[in-house]
Amino acid sequence: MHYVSTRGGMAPIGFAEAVLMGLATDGGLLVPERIPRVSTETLQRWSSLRFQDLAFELMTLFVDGAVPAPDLRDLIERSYASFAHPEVTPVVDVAGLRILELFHGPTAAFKDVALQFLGNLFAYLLERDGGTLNICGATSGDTGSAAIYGVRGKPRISIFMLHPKGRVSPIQERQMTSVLDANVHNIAVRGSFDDAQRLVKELFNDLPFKSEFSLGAVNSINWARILAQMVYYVYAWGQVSGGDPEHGVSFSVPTGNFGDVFAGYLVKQMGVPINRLIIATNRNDILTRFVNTGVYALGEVYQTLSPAMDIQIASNFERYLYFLFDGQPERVRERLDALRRERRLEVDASDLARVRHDFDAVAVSDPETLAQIRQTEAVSGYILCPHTAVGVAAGGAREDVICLATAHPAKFNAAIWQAIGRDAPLPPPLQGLMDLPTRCLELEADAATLKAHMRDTLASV
Ligand SMILES: Cc1ncc(COP(=O)(O)O)c(C=O)c1O
Ligand SMILES: N[C@@H](CCOP(=O)(O)O)C(=O)O
Repeated sequence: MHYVSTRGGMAPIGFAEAVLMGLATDGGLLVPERIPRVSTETLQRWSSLRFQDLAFELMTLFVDGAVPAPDLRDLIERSYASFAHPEVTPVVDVAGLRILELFHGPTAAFKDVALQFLGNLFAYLLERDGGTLNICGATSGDTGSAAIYGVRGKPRISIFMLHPKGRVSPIQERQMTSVLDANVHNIAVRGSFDDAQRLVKELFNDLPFKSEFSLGAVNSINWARILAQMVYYVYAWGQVSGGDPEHGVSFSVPTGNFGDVFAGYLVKQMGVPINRLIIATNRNDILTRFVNTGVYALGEVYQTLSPAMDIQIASNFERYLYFLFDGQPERVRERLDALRRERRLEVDASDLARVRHDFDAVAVSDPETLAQIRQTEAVSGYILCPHTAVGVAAGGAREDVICLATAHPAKFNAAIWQAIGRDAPLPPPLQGLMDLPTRCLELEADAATLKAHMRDTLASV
């Protein structure tokens, strides 16, 4: 299996190179050259596998020998050993509503599913093939702590993690800034998540800088993130359907950077019986407007009660355009040029029909989010995190739906308090964080300043 750029300006590369490269050298995103279809028999067999064994089988199709099978198995087993639930990502019944709990990892958010694996994969590849990696990432709260946890203290790796100052929850901030390992560097950027993400892309697009400092990516621009996230869609389908190929399910997915729901889209393309993928957004509804009108138009970023989704520029949308346009990079480039020039891009009626063949989209306001948390708690005692509540409000009424629970509610207790007048109890990974010492630097949202900081920091170690 080879990987190509969505913008077509690169020769195909293998899995290991794609993982270490992060962003393609032409500024595009790396995608597999084809999506393998799986047979009904394979799906039936997969449906009874434990999570780790399913991960091995699914990933093998895309890793394609770049990591020998015993090593891949070992990486997977070690990555999910830190999860608190034996099923890793269980599907639970909440008063008739199916919830796919993705928050049993060490930082209590769905990012752990991919980032504990990616941290171990980076360490494995660097140890095997030599070299060092300086990770540069942007976070609206959850990617940061999961990535930091995944690589803290690991030899050959440093991490520079940018979060928008004052726009992540207090616990999320502490989860990152209380990690004092010498290879962890937290930066609070004066601006929004989009500013932080733009800075990261600017650094990756400065190819001499990228190569001099061996930059690595932990955001969902890294293909391995998407790959690891594909596993739980198949696992959840298997749990609910018992492997019956006639038993289709839909997924409601709280969406910001389009990474999570894009993983679901790929799984659907592989032949897993998925009826609808519901894109659930908060007031930052650029993706919902796209599905409903065919126009992807940038606006301003609003702060909401589901802050991890306060995003305008959904980085994986480019990967989706590539597949929507049947792998024609010139069409992707043409639309991205329009987006740069006019702050909007549009797809034609036939493409929009294809979008709607796979996706529904619903935007959920803060009052609706609070009402959903309140209502679910009232009927079941179960507390939804505000992002999960957006997904439940958007898709929970469908009979075939599985709602993705993307974070533990205690990460967002200000919103939980507003909804139900009490906090969600802190699970073990979140206890005691507010008493720990912290380290974090504040910087302007400026690429030159960030580069200088990385240069100085790396020169001093
Ligand atoms: C809790 C939570 N829910 C949902 C999302 C949105 O996921 P994605 O950016 O992959 O669409 C995020 C951030 O990515 C998140 O942290
Ligand atoms: N919501 C995310 C934003 C970054 O998204 P990613 O999936 O591209 O890493 C976060 O929690 O940081």
